[in-house]
Amino acid sequence: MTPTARLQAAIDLLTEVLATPRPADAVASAFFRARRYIGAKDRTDVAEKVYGILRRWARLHWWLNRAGYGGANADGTAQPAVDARALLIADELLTRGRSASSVAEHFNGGKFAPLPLEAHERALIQALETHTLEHPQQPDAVVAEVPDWAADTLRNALGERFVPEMQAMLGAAPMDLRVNPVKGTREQALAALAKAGVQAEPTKISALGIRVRNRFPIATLKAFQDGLLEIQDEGSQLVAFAANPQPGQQVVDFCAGAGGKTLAIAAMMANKGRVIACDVLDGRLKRAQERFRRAGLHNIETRPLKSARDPWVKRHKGRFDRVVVDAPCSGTGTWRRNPDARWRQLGPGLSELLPLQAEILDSAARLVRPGGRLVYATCSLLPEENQDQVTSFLASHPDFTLLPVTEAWPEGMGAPPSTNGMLSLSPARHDTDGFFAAVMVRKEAAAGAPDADELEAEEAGEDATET
Ligand SMILES: C[S@@+](CC[C@H](N)C(=O)[O-])C[C@H]1O[C@@H](n2cnc3c(N)ncnc32)[C@H](O)[C@@H]1O
Repeated sequence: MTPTARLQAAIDLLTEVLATPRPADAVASAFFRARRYIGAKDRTDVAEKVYGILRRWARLHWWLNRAGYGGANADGTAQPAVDARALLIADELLTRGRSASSVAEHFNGGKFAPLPLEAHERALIQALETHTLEHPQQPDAVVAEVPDWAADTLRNALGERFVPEMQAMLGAAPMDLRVNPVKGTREQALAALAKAGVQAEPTKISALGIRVRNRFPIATLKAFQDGLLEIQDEGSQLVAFAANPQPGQQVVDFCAGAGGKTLAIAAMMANKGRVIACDVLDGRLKRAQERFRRAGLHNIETRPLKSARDPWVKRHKGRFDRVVVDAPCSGTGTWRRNPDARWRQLGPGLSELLPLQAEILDSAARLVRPGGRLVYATCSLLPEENQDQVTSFLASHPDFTLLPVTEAWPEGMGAPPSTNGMLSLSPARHDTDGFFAAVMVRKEAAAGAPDADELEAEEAGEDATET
């Protein structure tokens, strides 16, 4: 492809991303699947242009607004809309340091080339041609690429670390792998990777993690196909360590989704005992089963739930040694992987998520046996979804106490970074996705004392003996 054709392909892809209410990576996969004629190098270049724009979104919009895009003129008429062409023009000039004439010459209307420039686009090129992406007047949330809905809470929570933490979120996430101990050791996995030409090293916190340093299609490796390796961010791997399930135990992964945590938990149990993978999306659980098979794990059952309060929960209350709640959340910790998630909220917002998280935690807690552990985790950096949920859960559930994550951790598996007894990871401090986990223990019941459910049922006039 010529540079001009690549530019047009990037305009086409970005236009689709902006018009499609699906995550950018899903739109990009479908885009390239439908254009198999685009070779690997061209594909990388086109994707990098588009992902770069998603990572520089707030700063590019700041410049475009300043240059008279996306608002209203003094006489009330609408300014030109910010579209894929305007974003690419701005990015080529401000980030890639292209000259005005070299940008303009791509827009020549030729075969596979962008259509000729409109008058307002020529004015845009003129307005931006001597500038670079950063400007001293940009507010900190623009510099840090943080959307309004998350800026205040993150600024309050992070204080002086707000801008550096958020800037650490701007790079691409590394590729991490988790070794499946049912299939082999980390040393064996590293040897298999080295043999295949993959540059890899052990991760710093997860004793089962491997960080890949060069681009490589990991899914083509025999070690991956044989189930020795799974793709999983180091932060996400640590949830299983926090749960520290033992072989032979009864465990529930309440929000199992695609099964990432389930796999790690079941493997730590060495295929002994039982993990029940629950989710309200049956399709996700069905897809996860293929991963369970590849990993050689036979101790997993799936259980679709109608809602957090599915009657199955009540029927199985007090039966499990470990209950893991990897709650639906804002995903603010995964912005490195999904840069568009900041700007295009495709799932529920915080006002829906916060009560849902509390409800899921409250319901799932019923499954924990006295002496058993409840693990609450999110891939969020927002205290409302993390520490605040744990604090309010503990306040309303006096039969649970916080177990410091350092005490919950398996022996011989290193030490987790701990903040007030909880695991709280961020890209700037740990070079992982933003991740949170807290472990709570259900107190052993005093002999003869009614449990919380029995009291609740008594109040509601129900028969609390139903199982
Ligand atoms: C963060 S994702 C889980 C990711 C998964 N644990 C993994 O590691 O691949 C949250 C999951 O919670 C599920 N969920 C949403 N509402 C739920 C509810 N009321 N009860 C159980 N699961 C729920 C979603 O379908 C989603 O799969």
